[in-house]
Amino acid sequence: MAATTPLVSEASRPSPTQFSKTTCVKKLAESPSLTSIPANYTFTKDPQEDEVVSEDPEEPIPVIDFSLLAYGTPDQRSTVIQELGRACKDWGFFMVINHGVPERLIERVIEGIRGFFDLTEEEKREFEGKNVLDTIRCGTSFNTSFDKVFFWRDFLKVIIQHPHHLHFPDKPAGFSEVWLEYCQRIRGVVRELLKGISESLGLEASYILKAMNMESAGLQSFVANLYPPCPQPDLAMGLPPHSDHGLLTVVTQNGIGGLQLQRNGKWVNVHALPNSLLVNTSDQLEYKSNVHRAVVNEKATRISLAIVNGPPLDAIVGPSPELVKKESSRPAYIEIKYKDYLGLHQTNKLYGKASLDRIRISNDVI
Ligand SMILES: O=C(O)CCC(=O)C(=O)O
Ligand SMILES: [Fe+2]
Repeated sequence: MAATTPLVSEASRPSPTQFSKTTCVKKLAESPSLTSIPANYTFTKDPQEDEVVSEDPEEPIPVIDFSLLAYGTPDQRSTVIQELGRACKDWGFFMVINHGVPERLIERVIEGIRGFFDLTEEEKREFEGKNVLDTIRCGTSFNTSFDKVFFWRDFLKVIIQHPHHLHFPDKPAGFSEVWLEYCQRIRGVVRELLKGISESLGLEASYILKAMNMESAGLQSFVANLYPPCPQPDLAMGLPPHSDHGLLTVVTQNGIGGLQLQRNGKWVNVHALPNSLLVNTSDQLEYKSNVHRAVVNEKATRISLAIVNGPPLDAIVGPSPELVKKESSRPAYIEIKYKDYLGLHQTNKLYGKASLDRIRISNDVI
């Protein structure tokens, strides 16, 4: 498979002129004369949303001790499963500690990402990708073919499909193996978490993995984000409020904060515990898929890496019949192939649960 083999048809490709206008925000931020942001980066915050940033949330963000989930006694495991269920239900977010992914590996992964964004414009052009679902694609903002306001963010996205299509950019040299090893480690952690989450729902441990055909396959989207220092951070946005596609997204960063979670009408700053993995529950799990955003700052470049973990592209995802029956409720969403949802998510406006709303079954229809 070629490095940029598209997952969708030629027909949905934007015209090439839509890309030639794209400016990388890193280059813009490096310009010594930049004291204010260009008008097309001014992000108007939704007045309906409570803009209060809670420095001291009433409750701490849940922390899951992975070692107790994977290797603990039956009692320890069952306690962690309860904590996991509560975290998914109340927050849709938790921090994972003692996950076994070496700190040095995470540092190398981030070093490679920094190296990628430091490539020349000419070198990066090879990976520019034209289609939102190209397997390797770098760019700026979210989807410059329709973003009216640009986000203060450059990105590299790599879609890998286990077990066969596992290709990363070959630049900077030597990092594709590091990135792949990291993705494989994260996949292992995610599988254990999904087993725990299945059990927290009163289902057998392998339920989600089996229902999603994830026993030997699965997709990961490697989303590296670079947020350069911004002269007017309050006017710009790194990534607007959104939920992710997939089941669980695992985020790490270069020690600089910026991720915020929406909770009870407030934004909560995520202060990551040292060497923790930050985990969002996403749309295909919809335990409570979490709405989050990335804000920018004036001083330091922030790098984050989000690994989206989803089922294989051809998996059909819909409400679990067992859970619908158990809760004596009605399905709230239509069934949809993951590939189609991924296309919808990447070509829709990135805002709140806009993509999930497109597959929600309205009460009038039932
Ligand atoms: O930069 C972050 O912390 C969040 C990134 C994110 O939400 C995403 O890539 O979907
Ligand atoms: Fe996200």
